[in-house]
Amino acid sequence: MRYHTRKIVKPEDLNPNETLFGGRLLEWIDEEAALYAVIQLENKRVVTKYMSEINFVSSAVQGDIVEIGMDVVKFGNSSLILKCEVRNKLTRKTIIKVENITMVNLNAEGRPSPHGKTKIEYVKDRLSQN
Ligand SMILES: CC(=O)SCCNC(=O)CCNC(=O)[C@H](O)C(C)(C)COP(=O)(O)OP(=O)(O)OC[C@H]1O[C@@H](n2cnc3c(N)ncnc32)[C@H](O)[C@@H]1OP(=O)(O)O
Repeated sequence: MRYHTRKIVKPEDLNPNETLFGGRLLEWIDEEAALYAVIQLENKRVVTKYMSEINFVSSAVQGDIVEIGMDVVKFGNSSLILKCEVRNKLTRKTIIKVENITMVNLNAEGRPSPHGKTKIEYVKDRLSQN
């Protein structure tokens, strides 16, 4: 799993228990999954179709630095199935795991469309091929 984005937990990210609000964490995960899928599929028209059971393993508090990891579970026909782990950057303690985030590649009409991808690609390799 590669950890791409880091976030610092700010006062506005806290719930009444003064730990990281679950909804904020899910927002960060959804954005990260969308970014990951847009880059992998080379298409901005990608939407979240499905997110599996989420498991809040531990919490984070104000000032914690968290990092968001993504990995590919499967390249489907129009779908890209991802899994995600968010952990504390400094202690490596897991905060949340999501085993299946299904993103769907759309065409200009907003319908599912084959993306033609079969493996993870890196932007630097794409650029060196030009
Ligand atoms: C980044 C964001 O937050 S986006 C905003 C939130 N998301 C949305 O608004 C999406 C709203 N949903 C939709 O527009 C539609 O459901 C669509 C276009 C995504 C999919 O439409 P469907 O008619 O279900 O498409 P279809 O049945 O052809 O399936 C498309 C793919 O999704 C997969 N899929 C469909 N339903 C599910 C499901 N419940 N769980 C997991 N995968 C699913 C299919 O297996 C298929 O994958 P494949 O092509 O790799 O085999």
